[in-house]
Amino acid sequence: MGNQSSHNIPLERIDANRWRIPTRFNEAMRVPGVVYADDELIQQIISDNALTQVANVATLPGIVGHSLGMPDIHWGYGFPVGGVAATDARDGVVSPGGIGFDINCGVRLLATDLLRDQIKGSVDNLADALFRALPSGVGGYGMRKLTSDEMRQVMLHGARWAVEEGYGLESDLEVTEENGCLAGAKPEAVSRKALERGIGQLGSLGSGNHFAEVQYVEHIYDKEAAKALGIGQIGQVVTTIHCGSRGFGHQIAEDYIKLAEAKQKEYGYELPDRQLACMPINSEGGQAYLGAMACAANFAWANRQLLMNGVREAFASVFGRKARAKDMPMVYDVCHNIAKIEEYEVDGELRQVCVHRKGATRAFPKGHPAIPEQYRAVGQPVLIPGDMGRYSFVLVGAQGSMEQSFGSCCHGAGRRQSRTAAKKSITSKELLSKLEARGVTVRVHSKNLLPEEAPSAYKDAQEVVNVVHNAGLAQLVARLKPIVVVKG
Ligand SMILES: Nc1nc2c(ncn2[C@@H]2O[C@H](COP(=O)(O)O)[C@@H](O)[C@H]2O)c(=O)[nH]1
Ligand SMILES: [Mn+2]
Ligand SMILES: [Mn+2]
Repeated sequence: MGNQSSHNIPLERIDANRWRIPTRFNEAMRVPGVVYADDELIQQIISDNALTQVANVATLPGIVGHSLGMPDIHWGYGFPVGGVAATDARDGVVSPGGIGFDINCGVRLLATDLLRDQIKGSVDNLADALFRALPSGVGGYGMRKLTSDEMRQVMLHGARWAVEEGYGLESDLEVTEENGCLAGAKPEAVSRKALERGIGQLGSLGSGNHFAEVQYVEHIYDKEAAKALGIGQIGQVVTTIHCGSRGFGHQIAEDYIKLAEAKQKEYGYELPDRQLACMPINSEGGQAYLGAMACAANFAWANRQLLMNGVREAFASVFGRKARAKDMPMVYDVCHNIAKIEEYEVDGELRQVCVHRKGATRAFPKGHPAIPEQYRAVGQPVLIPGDMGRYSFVLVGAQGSMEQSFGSCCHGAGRRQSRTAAKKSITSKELLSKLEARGVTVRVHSKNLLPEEAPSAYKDAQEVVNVVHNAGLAQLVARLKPIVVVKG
């Protein structure tokens, strides 16, 4: 296996949206792989070689069920981006590469009471105000430089710390996954280097794929759910924020990947790819990683809380009114790079598992106790950015996710071109004029990175969300179109 081409993998068709990689492909696979894709997407996935990574993940000690690939899957570090794997919480492993470098990268959606026509004359002002309000760029500083004690509070309390400091409202926490704070944070498991990288970056977007985007509701698939989520009006203006834990989470990932690599021999693991390096969940290293990962997850939630406050202030400055929650209520915040201990039925038995979601979104169905009460009758909001030119989507989790995919679904459109290929295919200038022609106003910090983010570099998000909808993992609620994109 290792890094061999996906073309050699014997794929078995399960149905119109699912494909199986049987364990006979390689005797080291402990469970089969299952990949979600239609006929079109599976061809893109095969040519990307990500299927090999789905098979590699299936060799992890303690993996249960299936090694899963969502339709937005593409090549990643060890695990594919768009991959989901659950390991037994008692005797399985946690793999830092299975969470990714941007721990708790995630998406937050805010509604407004404005309609597209009402902001037409103010789009440039709004774009400028947002660009000023949201610090961006590789390694850039954030809105708030923390003291060491404040950094500790952020690691322990996440978005709650930010709300208590005046960035947003208590009600924002109710509509944040885990209420914006993952339990089990261990600041003592975080390196000095990670602290140094994070302490000046709270309240910053970062670069490249991270963005804030003003959009409008262009199509509604499910009126009842859209209404419950507060996005029930065609033409309604909303804003999406996509970013994560910045250099802080990146350093934590680096530190623990290094530790895991150094310990593979000691644990007696022989994995097909060194990037899968992992540690028993119930080992000193595994527990330290999960504690440090929670610190990064909490930093990311505080980060998006500050950024959202900046978005509310920017709207208020342009539209001349107070940024009250009534005017810009938060819809939801989901993470898509994380490991969580959750309970599922596996082979007829209820088991605690460590769900690795790497470029995958939690998608709990209606009635689940982890969903905020106001959404419990419709399901957990699932926020799927597409690309900066075409569209993005809002879905709600569906029952199939509990039965098939450890409560998970896709996280975006997913790349169809590598960054290098995307850079070769279009210039920044060409891209900006194409976006302008489509009516999308762009403000960008790192212009040279823009071609990597061209819509043509991503799969068609409509095809991706159709697959998860048709497979029963989540249900389509609304389609959003971009008006203003602020890119890092
Ligand atoms: N609406 C927009 N979507 C975008 C943009 N840039 C990227 N994307 C989508 O986000 C997902 C998630 O990215 P990841 O880096 O966390 O894997 C990605 O797959 C794209 O579909 C944008 O500017 N606007
Ligand atoms: Mn990210
Ligand atoms: Mn992300």
